Amino acid sequence: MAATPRGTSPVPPDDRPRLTVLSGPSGVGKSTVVAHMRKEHPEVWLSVSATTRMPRPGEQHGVHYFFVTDEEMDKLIANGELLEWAEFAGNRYGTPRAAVLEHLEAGVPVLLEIDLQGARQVRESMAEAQLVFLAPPSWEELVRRLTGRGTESPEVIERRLAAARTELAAEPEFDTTLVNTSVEAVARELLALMNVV
Ligand SMILES: Nc1ncnc2c1ncn2[C@@H]1O[C@H](COP(=O)(O)OP(=O)(O)OP(=O)(O)O)[C@@H](O)[C@H]1O
Ligand SMILES: Nc1nc2c(ncn2[C@@H]2O[C@H](COP(=O)(O)O)[C@@H](O)[C@H]2O)c(=O)[nH]1
Repeated sequence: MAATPRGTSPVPPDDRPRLTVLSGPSGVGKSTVVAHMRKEHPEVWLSVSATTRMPRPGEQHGVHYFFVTDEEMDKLIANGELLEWAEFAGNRYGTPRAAVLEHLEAGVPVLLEIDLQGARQVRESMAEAQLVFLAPPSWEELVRRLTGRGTESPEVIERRLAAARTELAAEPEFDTTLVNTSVEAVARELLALMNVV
């Protein structure tokens, strides 16, 4: 499915890359799409978030997340080191501010993969950011993907699905919606939105 542009965020006056935010319900396929996209276009810089969540098998500190304690997260927040942060399904997540600003200044296309609450905060602080919503082909498919991933307990899956209902209802707040039917197609559309291809 083609991208649905709404064009509500202002475009920067020159051809500097815009900050792009990718959001969507847990399990819709954000990480899968981004990994696919960056395999061929490693020049897209993906922000590494801080989180209080425990690492899943195979996740590496500094690569997938900066895994921090509650106390460390408290400090990052208190020191204003996060561009945005949110509590999601029982854990806290936040985007380190300095690295994002440095990459944007250097003209590098920057991507954040964050939840709805974080996307709203970025919209407030950086009006030129483009907000992209990744939607599932159907509710049933979302449940299948989240459950099929096998990384969360049934209780956590329930919490994430409850959040998903709120996130799906907020889709009109985003500049563009992409439906994740095909990872390859969505990756291509995202690259085009970021002016990378
Ligand atoms: N287009 C697709 N078709 C079928 N399965 C997909 C598709 N995209 C992703 N998946 C599968 O869906 C599951 C969830 O994907 P992924 O972990 O990328 O989601 P996510 O949105 O990053 O989730 P979270 O927000 O919880 O981190 C994975 O098992 C992945 O392989
Ligand atoms: N507001 C933020 N949300 C973030 C950030 N990093 C990740 N996320 C989102 O959290 C949920 C759960 O992620 P998971 O890795 O535990 O499955 C998902 O929607 C992520 O996009 C962040 O820095 N800020």
